[in-house]
Amino acid sequence: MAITNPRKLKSNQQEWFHYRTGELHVENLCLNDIAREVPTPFYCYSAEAMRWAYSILSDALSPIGVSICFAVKANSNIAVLRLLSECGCGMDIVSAGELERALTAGAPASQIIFSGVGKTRAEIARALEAGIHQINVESAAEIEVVAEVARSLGLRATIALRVNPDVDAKTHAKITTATRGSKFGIAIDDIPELYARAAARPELNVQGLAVHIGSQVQDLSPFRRAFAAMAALVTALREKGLEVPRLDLGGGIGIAVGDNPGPDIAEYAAIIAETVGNLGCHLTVEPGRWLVGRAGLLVTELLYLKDGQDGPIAIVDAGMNDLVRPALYDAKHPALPFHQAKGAAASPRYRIVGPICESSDDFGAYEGLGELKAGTLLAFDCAGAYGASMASTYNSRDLVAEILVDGDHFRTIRRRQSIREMLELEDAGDWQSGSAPARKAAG
Ligand SMILES: Cc1ncc(COP(=O)(O)O)c(C=O)c1O
Ligand SMILES: N[C@@H](CCCC[NH3+])C(=O)O
Repeated sequence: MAITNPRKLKSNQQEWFHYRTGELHVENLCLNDIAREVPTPFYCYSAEAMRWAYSILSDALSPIGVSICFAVKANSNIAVLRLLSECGCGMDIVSAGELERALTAGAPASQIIFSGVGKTRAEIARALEAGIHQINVESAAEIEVVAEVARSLGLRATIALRVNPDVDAKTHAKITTATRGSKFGIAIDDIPELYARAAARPELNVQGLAVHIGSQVQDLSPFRRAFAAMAALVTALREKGLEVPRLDLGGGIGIAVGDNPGPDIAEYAAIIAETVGNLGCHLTVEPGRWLVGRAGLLVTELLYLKDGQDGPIAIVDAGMNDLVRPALYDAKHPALPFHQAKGAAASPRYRIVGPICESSDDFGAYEGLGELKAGTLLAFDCAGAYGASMASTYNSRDLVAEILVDGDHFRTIRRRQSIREMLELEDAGDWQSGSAPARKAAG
């Protein structure tokens, strides 16, 4: 069976986000009831959708011995991290801040991988002291720094080298990470020499290789090419007498959005088994979007309608500071009306835009939403990944609340610092004396 849509219950095919008597529901709750309690805009997540996505991936990958580490950057909310950690999921972090979040959420340090191209000495030290599973190192210079920091702490750093295999993930250029010239990873041809050098250092425990080709990958063939290249590299390293016990295959598996059916998880698992399944390596993947992307909505209210050159423009209260993906990657997040309207298909084509003073604050053109008017509530779909975690306070707007629905209940899982609170902090800094060199006395 093709498994493409992490939003159906196994038993009764009910969707997590669905219409009941014409009204949009999240699990067992009507979104209208939530919106009466929580001011818009807000993110709304389904706990069951996240648990379900984890179970689908884990059911497909654990029989072939693959561990899962959630890419925290996709959704760093502590409640979300705790939920996934309770499912047995490890964490893939890219900063000391994400490390603190993962540990606070209860993730064991032994299940944490540290990725990222620009780790600071302080971040590396914190990760080593916490005793995390592995640091994925991305350059020759970083190998040196990790070794120095480990020596200074009297510790041995467990590392993997991140490989750039020069494979095009066939996704948006801005989320492609493994083509030649990318800032990520170490060119595959440079790996054998660097691996041997690193393995000879007493401060380093070199455990293997990592790769991550890009994000929202729909066509699975780039994964096959990248993983096959990794298998050949593992074999070549072993032929030189080097040990390669671990292989981290990165994240990137895409989700279904709109009419696009999304990749098939069973096929993804088969590609892993066929390419790297027989190497005897401990395998890990680092999905972010697949675990949470379809589990979240961004709820917004229509503020104003105005006539545009190509039809009506609907101005909503959510903007690119809340959900930057349309502005950054031309991403289209389907819009779900709170009320299913009769004859909606014949309704006008609206361009939906946010309130931010940027022309790129534009969610795109939408059809079939019914007649919109001021006060209409809508939800942007597939906003659980890289939504709240990429939000900013641009235009001095508060960061919006995040709500988690679990069955019949919901709770606010992040009501973030308001602009008023930030103002108090910003205003509190004292002047310090500088250390400018003293001027020579004249004469
Ligand atoms: C190193 C690494 N691992 C994992 C991920 C997660 O990617 P995705 O959310 O597409 O699964 C990313 C982000 O692209 C990444 O840079
Ligand atoms: N932020 C991107 C994904 C890139 C993830 C980090 N490498 C998105 O929203 O699609």
